[in-house]
Amino acid sequence: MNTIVPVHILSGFLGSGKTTFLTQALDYYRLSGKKPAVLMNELGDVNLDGMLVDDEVPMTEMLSGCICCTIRGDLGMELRELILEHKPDVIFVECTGAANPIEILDGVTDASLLTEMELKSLITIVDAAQLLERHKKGQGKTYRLMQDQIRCASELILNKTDLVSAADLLMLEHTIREWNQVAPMTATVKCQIDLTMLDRLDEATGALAEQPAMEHAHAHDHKHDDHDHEGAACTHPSHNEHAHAEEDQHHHSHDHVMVYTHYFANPVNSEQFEELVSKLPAEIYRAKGILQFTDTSSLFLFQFAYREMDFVKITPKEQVPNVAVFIGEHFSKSKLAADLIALEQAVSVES
Ligand SMILES: Nc1nc2c(ncn2[C@@H]2O[C@H](COP(=O)(O)OP(=O)(O)OP(=O)(O)O)[C@@H](O)[C@H]2O)c(=O)[nH]1
Repeated sequence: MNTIVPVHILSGFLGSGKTTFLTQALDYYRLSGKKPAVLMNELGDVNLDGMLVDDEVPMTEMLSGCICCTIRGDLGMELRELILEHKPDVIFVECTGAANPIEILDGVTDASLLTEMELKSLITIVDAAQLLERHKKGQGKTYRLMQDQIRCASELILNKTDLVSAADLLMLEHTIREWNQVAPMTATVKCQIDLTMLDRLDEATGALAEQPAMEHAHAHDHKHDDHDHEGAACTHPSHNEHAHAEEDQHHHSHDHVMVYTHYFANPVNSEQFEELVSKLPAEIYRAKGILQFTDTSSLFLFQFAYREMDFVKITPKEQVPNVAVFIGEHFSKSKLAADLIALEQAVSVES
């Protein structure tokens, strides 16, 4: 008898903590004797988050685009191959932080027509500090994207609560509840949550699309469509009677997101690199990389999210590039490239 593979979509804005949650969830399944698999989507052309996933976990990468638009068509085939080749007990789809989850939800549910899989949850990780900042401004595409990600969720993890005050946390919880009244919500630091929630989700009968959270999200979005197309989460044709008329007005929520990938020709000095990162313009809100420095012997996985830097020592089994990916809105790629090249040159002048 064929078994139906549960699928969970991990959504959340860039740097909110999706990979932090994913690594804990993978460990949880493996400790329970189950085999999880991952489909990871990155905007850049290297999968840096994949470095944090254990080598034994089957993983498919969809790079250089966002599944919710450019490579959505491939999603079904990738999921099918993952299932046929590895026979996992559960699959996580980690979206790029810029993805519109409703479209990925459509992609996964379309794929379940081809292969025996069932979408069990859409878990949105909310970056408390980012949401607070965007909420204060109260507008902008990123704010609307965060709203969409929250509305569509069947589970909400309000993460990075260490970066906001207790009063702001209460306000955020209240605001999120206005957008999504049904998804269970847990406030966390580093996504530490009782992972038995995953058993509950896997065992629930019926696909996620039939659960109240999704009905709520759809109902809200159709109402919303009448007034403001740009902010609507649910503009995909299969959810919309006026598909063709609206297609032209469909703004992919991440049209404005820019990615710059820099492959270093030479290692750079760690302090100079940190200084450059600390002075990045506010428009660059996310960066990550694998870096070899002239003044350290280890390789580092570098993370930069909400202006916080983090360096984790790594020992990859395969050869990895010396690379950094920068993500933001309307920043000058050429200025950034020039600054990074200057760092490389500074080292070669010194030596
Ligand atoms: N201060 C703080 N930092 C956190 C928390 N959770 C995660 N981080 C850090 O935030 C950074 C980004 O976390 P990730 O888990 O990589 O975020 P992501 O959503 O996978 O990022 P993208 O794949 O770029 O969208 C890392 O440096 C984490 O260690 C938290 O609760 N508080």
